Amino acid sequence: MKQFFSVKDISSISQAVKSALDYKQNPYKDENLGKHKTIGLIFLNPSLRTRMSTQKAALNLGMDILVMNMTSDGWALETKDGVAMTGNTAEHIREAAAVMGEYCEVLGLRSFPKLKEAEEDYSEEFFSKFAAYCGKPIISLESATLHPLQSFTDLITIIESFDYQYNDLNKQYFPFTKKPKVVLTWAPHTKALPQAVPNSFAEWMCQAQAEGLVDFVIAHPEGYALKTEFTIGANITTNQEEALKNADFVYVKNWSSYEDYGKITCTDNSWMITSDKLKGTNNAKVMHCLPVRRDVVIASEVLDSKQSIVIQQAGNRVWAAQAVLKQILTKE
Ligand SMILES: NCCC[C@H](NC(=O)CCC(=O)O)C(=O)O
Ligand SMILES: NC(=O)OP(=O)(O)O
Repeated sequence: MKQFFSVKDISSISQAVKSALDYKQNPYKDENLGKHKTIGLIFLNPSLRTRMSTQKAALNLGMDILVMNMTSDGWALETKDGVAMTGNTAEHIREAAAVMGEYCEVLGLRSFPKLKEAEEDYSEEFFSKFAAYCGKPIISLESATLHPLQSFTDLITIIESFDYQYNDLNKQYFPFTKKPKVVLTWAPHTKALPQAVPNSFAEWMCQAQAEGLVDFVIAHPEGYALKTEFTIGANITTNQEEALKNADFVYVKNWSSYEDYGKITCTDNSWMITSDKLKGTNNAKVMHCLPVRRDVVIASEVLDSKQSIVIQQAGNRVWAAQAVLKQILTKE
């Protein structure tokens, strides 16, 4: 693997999950795989989980790690070509990325969207240019439109929390008794947030559904449809109560509108996930990528209940990152 940007970069989601869960059982089984190899983690935005779990994964593989927080510690980067740099940007992405490529065998990059122009964010200009100019394998640590390490983790968490078996012959997981119903539901928030997490979760769940692993439903208010390329095959509704009926997993996330790009067009707080709302579910497990605003997105009573698996989910970030790094280091 040379790039981990989307589910399309994984040849088998089942085998990737198996590899991650093997690391969870035995974190140090490849402790020398990354010896004398350096990963550079480049952040243009804040991070707790992605930063720490990817460092932990790299440490488990014996790698060296450099972390760079560009906005506080680096030079402001220019991305446009053919302009005289007379403004606030001190360094061009061409030089900056190429230099980081000199220091590292693998790079990870976090670059959130600006949420001003859909076309600009969805072109993924920053990620693509960085990938091209650094000349090294690159892992998305959440780009403008996708968060693949998160969604890979989410699939791992669903598979380990439900009745799945792994068939060694065809190297595929399969649901032993029935497929779980997985519901992605929009929830309220005070800020306009990216669509990266829901786009990515939808992309991975649509792939899982196509492989017979889950039934996938998305619930959101009018005006919050995700870009259709990420939701092919999903059952989409604006009726949250209907969607939650018999759900086995409820994945909660706010996102800003794609249609009215980057705007908050719904402030209906009744979309918050409460214990009452979970009554119609199949004692569903509740998931969120974190950070989560308590009693805005999800009620505290839910986050503090046994139904919440958000901490287990965040813990699994290590094994997702380790499985991805393995594929990069072994050039699988
Ligand atoms: N990396 C996980 C999610 C990051 C981001 N959340 C946030 O920015 C929350 C900010 C706040 O609550 O102020 C998002 O939704 O895409
Ligand atoms: N879920 C997630 O990516 O968390 P951080 O933004 O803290 O890395």
